[in-house]
Amino acid sequence: MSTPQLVVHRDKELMAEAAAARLITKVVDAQAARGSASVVLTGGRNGNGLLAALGSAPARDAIDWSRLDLWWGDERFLPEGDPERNVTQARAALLDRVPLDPARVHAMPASDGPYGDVDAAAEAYAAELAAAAGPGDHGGVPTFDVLMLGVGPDTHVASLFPELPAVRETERTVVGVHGAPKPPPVRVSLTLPAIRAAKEVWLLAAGEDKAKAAAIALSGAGEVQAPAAGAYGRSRTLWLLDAAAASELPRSLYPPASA
Ligand SMILES: O=C1O[C@H](COP(=O)(O)O)[C@@H](O)[C@H](O)[C@H]1O
Repeated sequence: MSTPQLVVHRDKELMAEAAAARLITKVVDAQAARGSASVVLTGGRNGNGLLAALGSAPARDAIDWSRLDLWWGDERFLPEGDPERNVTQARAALLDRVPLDPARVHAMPASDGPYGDVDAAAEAYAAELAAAAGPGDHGGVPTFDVLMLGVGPDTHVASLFPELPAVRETERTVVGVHGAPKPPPVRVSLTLPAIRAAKEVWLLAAGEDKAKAAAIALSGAGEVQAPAAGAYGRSRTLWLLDAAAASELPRSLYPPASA
């Protein structure tokens, strides 16, 4: 487990631009070292903001887009192309405008796909992850260089909501989620064990409505009550916040440079 590090930016636009710049560096370094990079995308406003900023970043084409594997932390279980699907939003924000290898874009299954229900869809995604994992990888998933998570106002990350069974999962890497309090109620999500297999986990929180969630998750809450508290990476856990989302953090947590 890595101790969370915090970076607080002036506002959500700057946070998205800085996170995009940080992601470019990570991906370029991983591609230089291993030939490819693997990134897990998040849905939500902050995740899509980061993708849009990445699209406008001057250095965006330092990334070799054809050698980038993209996975998702969660998905709303809706028909292909539904505007509420995380992959649809990611395509609109950036993915349709960069030369990705379609075989490396690992979208989670849609509700009108080949799987009968969300649990079968989750199993299929777990199998896809397991097939991509090599002998040196951890926990039945490939090595994710960076796994990003938008933090919900209720402290949810991916589709792991407080107190629901999915956040208690200790064996499976992907689960079907039923009864999510945020629509739509049926979703597919990576579990905490899969998230914790990532090298780096970045939690994105911008906006006043994230302030309580950040304060709770970073103040020692349990992961069942505050799923964001259970999201950490093997070598790094980074909270990327804007000033509004950081406004309720205990002073002791506030990064020295921002104090
Ligand atoms: O529903 C979801 O919400 C969270 C957070 O979204 P936000 O709009 O409040 O930032 C997101 O992380 C998750 O991927 C998504 O499915």
